[in-house]
Amino acid sequence: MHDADLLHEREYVAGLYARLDELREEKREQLAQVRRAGAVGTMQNVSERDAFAALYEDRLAQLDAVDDRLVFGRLDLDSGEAQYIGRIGLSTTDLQRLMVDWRAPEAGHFYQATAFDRQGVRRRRHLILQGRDVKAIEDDVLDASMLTDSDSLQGEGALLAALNSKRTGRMSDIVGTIQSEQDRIIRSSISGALVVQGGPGTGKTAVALHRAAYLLYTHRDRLKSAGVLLVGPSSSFMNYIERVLPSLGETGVVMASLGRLMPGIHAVPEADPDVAALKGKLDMAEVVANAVANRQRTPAKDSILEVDSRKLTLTVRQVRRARDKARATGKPHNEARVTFVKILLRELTEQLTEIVEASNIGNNADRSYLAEDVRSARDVRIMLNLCWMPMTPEKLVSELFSKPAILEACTPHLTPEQRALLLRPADAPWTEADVPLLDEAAELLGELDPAAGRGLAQQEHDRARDLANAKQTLANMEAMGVDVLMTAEELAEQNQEREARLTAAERATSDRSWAFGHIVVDEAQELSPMQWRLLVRRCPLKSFTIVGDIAQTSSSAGANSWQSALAPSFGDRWQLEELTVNYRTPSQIAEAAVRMANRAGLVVSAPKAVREGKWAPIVDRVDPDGIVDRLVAVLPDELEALDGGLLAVIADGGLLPRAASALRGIYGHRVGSGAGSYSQDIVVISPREAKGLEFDGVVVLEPAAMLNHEHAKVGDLYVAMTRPTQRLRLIAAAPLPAGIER
Ligand SMILES: Nc1ncnc2c1ncn2[C@@H]1O[C@H](COP(=O)(O)OP(=O)(O)OP(=O)(O)O)[C@@H](O)[C@H]1O
Repeated sequence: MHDADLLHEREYVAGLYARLDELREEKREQLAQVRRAGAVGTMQNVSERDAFAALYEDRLAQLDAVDDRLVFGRLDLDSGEAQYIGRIGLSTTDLQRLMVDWRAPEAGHFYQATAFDRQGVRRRRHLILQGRDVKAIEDDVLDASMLTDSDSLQGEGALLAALNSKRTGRMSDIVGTIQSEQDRIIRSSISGALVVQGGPGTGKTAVALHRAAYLLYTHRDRLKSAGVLLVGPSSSFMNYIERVLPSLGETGVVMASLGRLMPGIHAVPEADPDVAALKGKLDMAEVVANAVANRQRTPAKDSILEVDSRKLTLTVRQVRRARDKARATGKPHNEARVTFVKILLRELTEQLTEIVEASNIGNNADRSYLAEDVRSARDVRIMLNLCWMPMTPEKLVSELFSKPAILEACTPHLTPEQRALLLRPADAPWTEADVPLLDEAAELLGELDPAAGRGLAQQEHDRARDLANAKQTLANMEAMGVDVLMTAEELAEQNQEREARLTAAERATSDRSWAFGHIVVDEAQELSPMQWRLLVRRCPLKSFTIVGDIAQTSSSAGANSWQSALAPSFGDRWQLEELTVNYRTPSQIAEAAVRMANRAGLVVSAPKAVREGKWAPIVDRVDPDGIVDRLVAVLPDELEALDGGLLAVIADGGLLPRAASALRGIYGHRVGSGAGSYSQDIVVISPREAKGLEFDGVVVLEPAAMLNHEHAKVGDLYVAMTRPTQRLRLIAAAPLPAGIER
């Protein structure tokens, strides 16, 4: 490395940080100004200032979030220009560009240019930062004429340095080292459904997150108001990835695990795989529809209803006709009920009017008074509810699974054994497999109070109002002498964006009918057909990024092929891209996992590992009751080899709690579950929980058990074996599954 070059880069990078600090200071000052102005003023101004302050706070948070590795690349172009690539765009006060946002089209060359296809790039330089200082530079010289004798690659490449670094229990971004096959996917078109298939460790999650950031940057107009939803398999996975988008300068993505897709419901995993499989099937949509129809009943015989001590008759025929008319409106159950009730109330009022007029010959009865009598009569209310009960999704689904008679009536296609699987107490907690059924029910039931339904027109109206408010805010702030340094349009635009972003996030948790502009689904192979149905409802444009690995499916309701998983929702309108390089697992370990999977009959895509790794998988054979003892015995060695890295013990069934309690007895609070954290460097988890996560070292307990139990999927052991970035150890009492050892 040339000292002069390094010195130059240090100076330049120091200048970038100085500019970042300046911008921060500017925002801080604006915020202080707004707050000072807040000491006086009317109520309306106070709320305007709050909105303003929140806007500056957001900007500040964004500028803070990009501090770490602010800049990571430089391109030297044929034009002689040098272009720095970083997390955000930066310019001087007189608008000279200092750094290009990695998502800008011209930054694409940083990831795509090769010696064969230079794209106008003579040299690509990686800047490796430590804190705010440039620790090293690494050049790819693409134009041979730039090579000099002293040019050579020094030190570890930026990519290998990133891959060899210790895991922290939280995923970090890869923006400085995105590889060209990944970049192509990140930058591909927003329209339609894009499926990204790739073996373990190929960067699918990383690509999905960077794509979300890229789409928000590139299609801000389209996405700012609708928002982007990112769906992952579990809350521990969501914790694992939660820091990546903010570090890319994006906070506008709504993240939800599969159990959190229905507002107000916090679902637990479905414990029984057979139940999950049954509830995930598409014919459950029919079952929910049956359950709704089941609440639109016709009485067996005509009924006598007492209204004001007069007797009215409600005939079966009347109920049936009103029901048919209400159904013909095509509205959801609760909204169509309005029609049903209106028809019958009118007919009953007519009947009552006739009776009253017959007994008061010559006098016209007061109709409005009679209508109220009918409406409020107890008999009438009970009867109307019996025939067409207003329903919440929770009540409908809860009764469907807790009342044997309803379940039987709604599931003519199921066997008694299958029904027995579905039956559960009314107070059982909601499970992830229930969520799509609740959503289906909500769709068919509609708003309980139809007036509360806010249509698209209302949303548009609200947005226009917010925009006008933002403009007014600006005018008022300026009138108060606050120096806002923005045009009215810019401010209005940004306030609206912030509003919209908050709205999208808030709506996602409070309004089921919110339509997102794009949805990114990770570990998508786990989704059941019913879960797909729900997600497509959340994005009617069907603009999706779907990432996963069919070979890693472990859910009994999950997919065996993308074709079969996607056909019901997308037909053949989806495009497949593949990732082919494994960045996580060293080849010695990855190859053992692939051999095992192949010998067990699982077809896996076997990506090429970029590193060989220091250690081959280690196998310990023990007596049947010696597994946990051996784990305890070898753990100090493992921890020492990992030198402060993160270790996962992956086990299934009864071994899991035994291992956890043995290790807690020795290591106390260092032992955690889920993704792990800075304070917990040992985690004990099941293969399902390990999905999508990674650790420096992994110890798998009794690998054969992950293949042999009733609901085992080869994918489980395959997932477990492909989690480590450095070391894999297997402790086995039963014979080792074929292929692990050569
Ligand atoms: N271009 C890259 N530069 C640096 N690190 C990378 C790159 N691509 C992937 N990685 C790293 O490789 C590891 C695996 O990535 P990721 O978790 O996205 O893979 P995945 O395909 O989702 O894996 P799995 O299917 O096993 O969950 C992560 O640590 C990620 O940061």
